[in-house]
Amino acid sequence: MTQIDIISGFLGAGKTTLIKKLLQEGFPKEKTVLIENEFGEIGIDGGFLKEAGVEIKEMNSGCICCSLVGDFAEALKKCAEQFQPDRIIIEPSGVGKLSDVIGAVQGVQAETGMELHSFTTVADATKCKLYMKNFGEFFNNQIEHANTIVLSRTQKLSEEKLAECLALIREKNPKAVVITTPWDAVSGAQILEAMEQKELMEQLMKEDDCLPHHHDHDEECECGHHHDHNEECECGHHHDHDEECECGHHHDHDEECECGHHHDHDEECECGHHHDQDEECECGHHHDHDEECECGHHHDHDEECECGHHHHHHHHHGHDADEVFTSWSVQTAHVYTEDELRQTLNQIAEGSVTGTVLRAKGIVPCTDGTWLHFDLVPGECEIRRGAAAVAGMLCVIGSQLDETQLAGLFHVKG
Ligand SMILES: Nc1nc2c(ncn2[C@@H]2O[C@H](COP(=O)(O)OP(=O)(O)OP(=O)(O)O)[C@@H](O)[C@H]2O)c(=O)[nH]1
Repeated sequence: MTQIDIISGFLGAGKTTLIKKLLQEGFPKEKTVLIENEFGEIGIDGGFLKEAGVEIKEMNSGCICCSLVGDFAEALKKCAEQFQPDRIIIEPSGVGKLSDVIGAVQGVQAETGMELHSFTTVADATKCKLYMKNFGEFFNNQIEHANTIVLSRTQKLSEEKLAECLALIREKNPKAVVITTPWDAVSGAQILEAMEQKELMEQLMKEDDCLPHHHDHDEECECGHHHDHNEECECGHHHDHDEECECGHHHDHDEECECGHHHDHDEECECGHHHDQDEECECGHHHDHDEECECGHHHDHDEECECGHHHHHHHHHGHDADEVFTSWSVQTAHVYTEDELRQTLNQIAEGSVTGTVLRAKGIVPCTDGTWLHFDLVPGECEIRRGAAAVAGMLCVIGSQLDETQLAGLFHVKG
């Protein structure tokens, strides 16, 4: 039976890099098809993976869980018939909600005879806090619904900062297996094993660190330790009986639900989240206390949200990616010097353009006859020499972008 793995993650997290690693070191002998759903209209990653001999199906004219849902089922079926793969990897757009993608796959599982095998989220450890704060509706959803979370760029963080990031992740998802080792130090096979052996990993984590443990002030913890309410725990943390622990969990002296979330004493929704009766939930959704739509989500029936967007009743919770993010994708005939391109990217990476640039990537011709491939996330950019593309192309994704300014910076005419 073909198995389906979803590899999600925010813009520039490292999804494609992880997929490459898994293909080379995790399941090199399996027949794999990759379905990519990019937010920008131009598929730029495809080329790299085609070199690795993988069949790629790009679905870039919408979102697989919304406008492409019918096409998505069709694409899955076609893949199965045409290639009879062992595995289909789905790489949703960086601003896709993992819960929606899981829902879309589950919806077509029966008719395609495939099995949803794992749902992994790649998260940039250096930007967790920033993304949770500014783009939590999308970022948190990807964290909350993953069964494995692979942190990227952990080699750039101090032990303290990594612990801080882990705590933020644990607060959103206490159950997932979280991989914190820099990718150079682990093989794709090890990552795959973690993605597939959740129970074993959970067991190991219980033995090894205190993060997933609940510390009541008077009971034996399920980890087998006793945590008094006034002493330093042997894990090195102090666990007061009424505060948020620095591990990101709230350790109340009264209760913790077995789902791992903390629920205030008034209500619990069947979806497993806690919803105060009138607030925006920290999951980014707004949950009114009166109705629930048959899709299982709650939707206000016709109001303008405070954020200024109108949320239609028929639609799934919160915002669509295209209400929050914009993408500017162009083909260009401009031939760049490496210095010129670096200068443009540095200006963008340092935030000196209008709006927020979250991601830029492209393949453009260079004056020396080679081709330049570039990748940019906030604060970081990389230029490599690589294969020629059929045309120069570039894509910038962010919010409130000034396209005229971007066109000027990239020397794109018209
Ligand atoms: N140093 C370092 N760089 C990384 C790591 N993971 C990803 N990168 C770099 O980050 C950039 C983005 O990586 P991708 O794998 O393309 O990210 P993505 O999640 O597929 O990005 P989208 O195209 O936005 O969906 C590339 O330049 C990678 O080389 C990591 O763990 N360490």
